[in-house]
Amino acid sequence: MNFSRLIKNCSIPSRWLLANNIRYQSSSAAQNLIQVDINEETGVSVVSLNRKPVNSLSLELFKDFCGVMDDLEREKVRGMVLKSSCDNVFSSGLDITELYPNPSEERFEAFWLWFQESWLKLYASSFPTVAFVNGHAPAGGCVFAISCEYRLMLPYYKIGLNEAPVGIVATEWVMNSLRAVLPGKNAERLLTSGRLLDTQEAFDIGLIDQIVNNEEEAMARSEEFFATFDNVPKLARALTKQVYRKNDLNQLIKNRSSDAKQFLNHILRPETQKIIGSYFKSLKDRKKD
Ligand SMILES: CCCCC/C=C\C/C=C\CC/C=C/CC(=O)SCCNC(=O)CCNC(=O)[C@H](O)C(C)(C)COP(=O)(O)OP(=O)(O)OC[C@H]1O[C@@H](n2cnc3c(N)ncnc32)[C@H](O)[C@@H]1OP(=O)(O)O
Repeated sequence: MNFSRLIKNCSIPSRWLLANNIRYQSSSAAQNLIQVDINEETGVSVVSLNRKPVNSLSLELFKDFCGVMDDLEREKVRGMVLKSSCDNVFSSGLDITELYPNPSEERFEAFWLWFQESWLKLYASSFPTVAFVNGHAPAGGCVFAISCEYRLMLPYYKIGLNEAPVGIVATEWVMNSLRAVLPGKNAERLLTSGRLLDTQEAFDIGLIDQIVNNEEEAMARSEEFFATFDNVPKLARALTKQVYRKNDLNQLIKNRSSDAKQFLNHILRPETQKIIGSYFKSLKDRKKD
């Protein structure tokens, strides 16, 4: 992967992104884990997460997402709307089968590095980004949403970072992305309680920007958001965003391999495996009730 393309013409040196020297290789073209639809008239790209049934985030999905982000940077799209093509779920977060039972070190490290990479590409994208949260967005699903610049959400779904209740501490770059969206005390409360908020609650505290009732409305609101930048030179907009987000980006860029190692150690601890295992079992059992 050519990381220097990631932050084009930007003041964040691309050498920082080369730290792990990982390469993009489309892993799953046949599975079509990400669908991309570019509207030639408006220049807006609609990117749909498409890993049925609940868009759990796997290594292959992260790799494909990074490839798509590279393509959109190359195409110089006017804006991106990120949504789901699964019914009722935006994304159910990290694929728990990547974490349990006892993943191999090699697979987990690759998984985590591509998760980081996806976040870096989304958080630092030169084009404006909207998350259309058209379903539940717990944990890693919420991370995707808060990494975009603007959030629209359908009613009656849940969003939040529910790591703490299952004994897990969200990593610092995730906390930083939340802090960038919510005023400090609300961000801390959301993280420490691990509560999933319904759409109205999420709107009331500012986690999402607008509630929309259907996809048509979401596309119209996205268009309005993108139009606010029509008279701003693209490069100035991109650099302003990237410099504004630079501290958050640097926190991860400087610590990528230690962040991966730290989470590998955490995930492989027998206590953590036990917690994740019983959480996963409870998810499966819920269906039987
Ligand atoms: C828990 C360990 C976390 C370890 C994290 C480590 C570090 C944290 C650091 C950084 C922060 C960012 C990372 C966050 C961590 C995560 O994202 S972990 C994943 C957390 N996700 C959840 O808690 C959501 C779990 N899912 C649900 O609540 C529901 O599935 C849903 C999304 C609300 C949808 O409900 P619905 O009724 O429509 O569907 P089902 O529940 O029947 O699910 C269908 C099918 O899919 C399986 N499944 C659901 N979610 C996941 C998942 N995340 N990974 C793998 N598989 C999943 C579910 O078990 C069903 O399977 P089936 O019974 O075999 O059909």
